[in-house]
Amino acid sequence: MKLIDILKGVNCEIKGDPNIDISGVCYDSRKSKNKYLFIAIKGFKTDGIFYVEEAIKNGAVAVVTDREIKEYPGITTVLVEDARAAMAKIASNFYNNPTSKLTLIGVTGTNGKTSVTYMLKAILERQNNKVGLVGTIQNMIGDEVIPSVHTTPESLDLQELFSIMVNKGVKYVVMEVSSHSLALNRVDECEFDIAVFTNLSQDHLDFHQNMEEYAKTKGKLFKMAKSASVINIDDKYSSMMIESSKAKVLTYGIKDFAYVMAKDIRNSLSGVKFKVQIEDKKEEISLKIPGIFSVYNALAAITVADFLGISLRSVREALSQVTVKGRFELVETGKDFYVIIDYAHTPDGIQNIMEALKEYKTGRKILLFGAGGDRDKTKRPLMGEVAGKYADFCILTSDNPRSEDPREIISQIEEGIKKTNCPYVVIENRKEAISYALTNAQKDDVIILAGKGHETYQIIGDKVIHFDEREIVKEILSEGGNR
Ligand SMILES: CC(=O)N[C@H]1[C@@H](OP(=O)(O)OP(=O)(O)OC[C@H]2O[C@@H](n3ccc(=O)[nH]c3=O)[C@H](O)[C@@H]2O)O[C@H](CO)[C@@H](O)[C@@H]1O[C@H](C)C(=O)N[C@@H](C)C(=O)N[C@H](CCC(=O)O)C(=O)O
Ligand SMILES: Nc1ncnc2c1ncn2[C@@H]1O[C@H](COP(=O)(O)OP(=O)(O)OP(=O)(O)O)[C@@H](O)[C@H]1O
Ligand SMILES: N[C@H](CCC[C@H](N)C(=O)O)C(=O)O
Ligand SMILES: [Mg+2]
Repeated sequence: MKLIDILKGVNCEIKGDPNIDISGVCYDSRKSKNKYLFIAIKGFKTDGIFYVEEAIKNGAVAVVTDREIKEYPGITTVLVEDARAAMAKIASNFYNNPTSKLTLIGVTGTNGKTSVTYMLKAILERQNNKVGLVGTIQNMIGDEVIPSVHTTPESLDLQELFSIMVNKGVKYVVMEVSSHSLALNRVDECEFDIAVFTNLSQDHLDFHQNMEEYAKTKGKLFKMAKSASVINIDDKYSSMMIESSKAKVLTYGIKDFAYVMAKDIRNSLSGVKFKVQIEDKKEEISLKIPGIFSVYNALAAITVADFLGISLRSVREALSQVTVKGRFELVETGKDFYVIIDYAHTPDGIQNIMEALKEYKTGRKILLFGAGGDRDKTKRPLMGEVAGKYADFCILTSDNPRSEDPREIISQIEEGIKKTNCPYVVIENRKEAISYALTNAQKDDVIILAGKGHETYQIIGDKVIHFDEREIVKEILSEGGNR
């Protein structure tokens, strides 16, 4: 593809031959190859501009930067306003604007994105569609799994994935849209048909200055969606998303009047049932994932399905089978107590899984959790406090400490739990903490392993070790980890 065609719609100053042939595009010099275009991006840790010469050595023949660089013989340099924003346009051009050939549904919010996308994929597949999915756990093209590094990939990777999906006959794509991606131009140039708002609560305040800025960032998605904005009217930030919406607004909720509402909610450890009402239409819905939060997630998916003209009967059948790895996942132990693996890693997430267990009175609720390192520090005491309010016993341990001191992270959580009367222990090593939970479990207890969910790794420092809590539970129990 000619460079000039790749740069269509990009305001830039070109020095050198604009008609050179480009065989590929990269933003990592280590991935540069013969006749590549290298995009130099200033990052949080380093700056792509330091790697221009490496990219050229690896074969790049053109370089995009947002700051002047020296001239290199035979190399075309392209000066743009903002390299990240330019990359999104370049990516869309290079991969032939694939989202114009898809029905693209973007789901954003602090919690529920993964769950809603899995529900939507099941509903759309029941209509015999080939569905693409982009998200935290994995990316999917129908049943084909492509490992995901990010919840929402960089624009170049995202547009490439979309183009593969189009070539494989995908018609609908459901994707999680993280606030990082909206702030870092990852989803610029994506033609969203429908945008879904789940909720907004504290997370990522290491990245966003405050909740207002976090909300404003999320609001960008609703400015982009062309056909419909599906919004949780019960969330206190719903009005901001409605104000940002360009398209038709469809509301869902439980507390107040909404276009799509849930009535007669019956919750249990094995799932939740409710009646959904859309104007004069009603249907009994049954979900395998319990909790009011699951009802909200299902209402979001049902609202999208209704907008797409899919019958409630078909929606009911699809939703009844949906499970999501690491979201309220019951682990078979063969013992007289329960073990649940869940991905709750925010104060609101913890509150919601514990609320889902509120009616469960038979045994104790033992909550084991930590908090991610190099993430929002201010949520840690709040997580401790909400955990202490709901659990009968807490075990504070590590999640993914990353570059932080695990004991420091735990002590910040402790600040919150100390405000409650909840008894707790601190066991920094997560495997030892799980062993402690299982060894001390009593009949009918519910042990919740929270924060890692689907993750099969633990990030300590710059090391990533294999860590699958399902395997660890089975291993401990098989070694007699309980009577
Ligand atoms: C905060 C953040 O989002 N950081 C992302 C960012 O890293 P960065 O800006 O630090 O990049 P950098 O290391 O400074 O490098 C700058 C540039 O130099 C280039 N480079 C670097 C080295 C080299 O030898 N050659 C070279 O060309 C890099 O390719 C990059 O373009 O760009 C990197 C390359 O794309 C991402 O991998 C990285 O994600 C990090 C790993 C991350 O943890 N991101 C998380 C916070 C994230 O994005 N999370 C959201 C939400 C999660 C959720 O709530 O579910 C997500 O969507 O996943
Ligand atoms: N609608 C919801 N409201 C609050 N908490 C929820 C909701 N849905 C799920 N949760 C809780 O949050 C956890 C994460 O859910 P999910 O993975 O669907 O969210 P997400 O938005 O994709 O998260 P992330 O931003 O990390 O990708 C779940 O394990 C559950 O504990
Ligand atoms: N166990 C993870 C959960 C959060 C992952 C994701 N929401 C992010 O912020 O990257 C952690 O905190 O390390
Ligand atoms: Mg997710």
